[in-house]
Amino acid sequence: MTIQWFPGHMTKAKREMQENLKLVDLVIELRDCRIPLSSKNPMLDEIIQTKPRLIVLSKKDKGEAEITQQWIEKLKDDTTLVIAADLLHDSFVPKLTQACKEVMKEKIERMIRRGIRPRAIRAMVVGVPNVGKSTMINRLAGKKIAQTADRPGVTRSLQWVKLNKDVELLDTPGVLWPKFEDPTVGFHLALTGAIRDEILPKEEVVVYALKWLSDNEPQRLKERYALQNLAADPYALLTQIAVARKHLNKQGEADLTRTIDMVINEIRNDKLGPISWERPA
Ligand SMILES: Nc1nc2c(ncn2[C@@H]2O[C@H](COP(=O)(O)OP(=O)(O)OP(=O)(O)O)[C@@H](O)[C@H]2O)c(=O)[nH]1
Repeated sequence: MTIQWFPGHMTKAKREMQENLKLVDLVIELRDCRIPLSSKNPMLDEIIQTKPRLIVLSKKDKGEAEITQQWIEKLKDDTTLVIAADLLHDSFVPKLTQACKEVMKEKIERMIRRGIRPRAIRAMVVGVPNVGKSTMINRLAGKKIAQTADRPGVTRSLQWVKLNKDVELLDTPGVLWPKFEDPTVGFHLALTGAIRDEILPKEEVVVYALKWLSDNEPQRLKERYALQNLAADPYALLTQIAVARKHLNKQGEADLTRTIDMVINEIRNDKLGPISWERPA
């Protein structure tokens, strides 16, 4: 499997992000709640270093509530707070404001002790493509403003989205590519629609998904495709699904290409229910 990671592109994105980081007190890192490990950029820690961080697990509506809650507990530490949100529907200004203040609590108290009146907390949103950065900024701004930062040659003056007197967000999110030398990371990104279909063979993605579902959520597969038993071999299982859905060619043989497309679309559109592909150990 050959996957490009565009090192040149990353260097530029990293440099721009480092410039913007100087302007903010806090980083809001978005990760997909279904794949909080695979949707983490491995360079981010190095880039933001000790800057306080709030992790927002996005697409809460598409993940399993219990697992997301477990991730919230698992990922938080002394300097990092974690919250989850359905960025399309939740009205999360109060929750986000509260979380930002909580992360910055010590610094704010220190300023007050020194007699400095704290100004609004300035934050920037960062995350891998498709994780919900623009959606979040646009919802918080109440209008469409966020553009992705990865377009070459687009230089804009920076603007701040004022949430309230306590928090302001930089209107330009920081985009960092996921790194997927580990094939599982690539499969997770593909199953959640985070990378284009051309990047990984759909067949490999579906084989991975069927094996994972057979091991972890067999009942969902049985119910969705009206199967009594699940074949152990993923291709035999695909054939079972093809037959159940009457995906047959003129010779009456299973049309696996059609079935592969159907399964991947059904997974992405939550037809098998919300699925958290990564679960805390
Ligand atoms: N169901 C659901 N969909 C979401 C949520 N947040 C974002 N989306 C959808 O995810 C897709 C990607 O969202 P964007 O806001 O464009 O993501 P981005 O991180 O700005 O992506 P890039 O511009 O590629 O960097 C869009 O179709 C959104 O509608 C969420 O919380 N729940």
